[in-house]
Amino acid sequence: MLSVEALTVRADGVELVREVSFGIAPGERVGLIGESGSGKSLTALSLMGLLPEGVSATGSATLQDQPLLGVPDKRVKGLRGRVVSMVFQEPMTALNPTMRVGAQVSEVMTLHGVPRAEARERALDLLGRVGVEAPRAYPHQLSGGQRQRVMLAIALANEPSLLICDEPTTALDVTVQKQMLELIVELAPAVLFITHDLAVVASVCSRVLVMYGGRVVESGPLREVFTNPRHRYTEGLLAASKLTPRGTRLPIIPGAVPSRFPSGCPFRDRCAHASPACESDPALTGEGHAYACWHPRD
Ligand SMILES: Nc1ncnc2c1ncn2[C@@H]1O[C@H](COP(=O)(O)OP(=O)(O)OP(=O)(O)O)[C@@H](O)[C@H]1O
Repeated sequence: MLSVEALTVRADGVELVREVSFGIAPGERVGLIGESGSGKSLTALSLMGLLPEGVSATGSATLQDQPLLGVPDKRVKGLRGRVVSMVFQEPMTALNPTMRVGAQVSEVMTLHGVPRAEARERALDLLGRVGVEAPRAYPHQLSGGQRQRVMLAIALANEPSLLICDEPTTALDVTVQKQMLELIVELAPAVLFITHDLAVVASVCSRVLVMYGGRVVESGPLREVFTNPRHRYTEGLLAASKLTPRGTRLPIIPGAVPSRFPSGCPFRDRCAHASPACESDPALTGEGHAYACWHPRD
């Protein structure tokens, strides 16, 4: 559905993203991980037609056979929000502080031609689905987590085929983060999920791309990449993450909520609870494990 070929992003003749190629199938959730400055955001912004001034992209990117690169601004604007949309880390800067959140959700629909009354009704429904029961609130009256839910509602309002998430939960506390990730999994169509948090990737994605120095250095099914990393950089990322090495004994927290994994626990063979039970038995589920299968280091 999304096909990116040899995407290269330059500023002042310097290549910031180099020859990046990947695809996303309908319904697929793909993680894009890598250290700060590796080119994740620029990759996403290229697909959205939102590169900063002085930065340009070459290569090709098509979404449902519609080109996203090298097309006139007006055409990209028509696709943005309707075919592909994005949720950013900081909702306060993306929301209009002077407008009620319900009106902000319906506005993105009317901008794409939905009649006002229908847009209002759909906005209420969508806000309800993301758990925001205050459509007449202004952004500053909501918590950070609620504002991010409003952003998700705005991003999904025109039923895009692809949702790009750039660190959408980094600023949220763990419980709120978990709820937000569950909503993304439940409501979004296909997802490109950018983060440097491997545990978050594990809870959302079934496939992962690893970027380093502007290139994709490794990619594959989540479980394969995380349990058998081929690139030294990926090994380093795993070692530095909260994932524990094979065989570490985990604290057991009785009564914790069972995990939800898109393609089975990706760390089963690193995990002391190396049995299917660790995915289904609440009594065996550690706190971190409960949502992301990350095993706290004791
Ligand atoms: N407007 C710009 N002009 C010049 N260089 C830029 C610009 N924006 C980003 N860069 C550079 O491009 C590289 C990739 O940046 P990018 O924001 O894509 O990284 P990232 O992987 O998303 O990092 P982070 O996780 O910190 O958001 C970095 O070296 C950054 O300094």
